[in-house]
Amino acid sequence: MSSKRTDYISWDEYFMGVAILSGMRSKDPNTQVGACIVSQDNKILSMGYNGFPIGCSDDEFPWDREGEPLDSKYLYSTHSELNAILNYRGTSLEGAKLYVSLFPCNECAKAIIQCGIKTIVYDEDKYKDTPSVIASKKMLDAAGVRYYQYNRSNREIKFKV
Ligand SMILES: Nc1nc(=O)n([C@H]2C[C@H](O)[C@@H](COP(=O)(O)O)O2)cc1CO
Ligand SMILES: [Zn+2]
Repeated sequence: MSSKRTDYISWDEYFMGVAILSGMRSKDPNTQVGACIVSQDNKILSMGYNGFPIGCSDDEFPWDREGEPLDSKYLYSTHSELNAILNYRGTSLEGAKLYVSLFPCNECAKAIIQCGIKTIVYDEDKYKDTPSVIASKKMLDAAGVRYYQYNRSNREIKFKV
């Protein structure tokens, strides 16, 4: 009798993998972020990545990080977390978990709190010293949203498409 495979990926590897794969759709030349929202019983509810809103051409709007505000990306790009929330087609995200490849900013934290997401699993936290992320953590703490860093397994996940 054969026994079950033991080297299958964990839930966290699965959902962070989906988040990272989603981020690979981003056209941002500097930072690609992906997000995956999951129900309490581990069903994928939504996904998103950072990019410009529908109708705002990736080829016409600017991807620059510096320069005049109107000529750089920050006023236009929608963060992966917000896109994942907005892409959701169901009725409620109450109690859901968010997997995201970069810690959410203060603006996304507001949306995360307000839509009822209760847990965040993040990978990188490269902007942790910025006011945006400090404010984000302040609000998440006050609202009782739990967050923890993804424990990288160092497993190499390869697949052909
Ligand atoms: N949590 C986040 N989710 C995101 O989707 N983003 C997006 C916005 C920009 O498109 C890009 C950050 O660009 P840069 O400042 O690293 O060149 O990542 C940024 C953050 C950071 O808070
Ligand atoms: Zn954000």
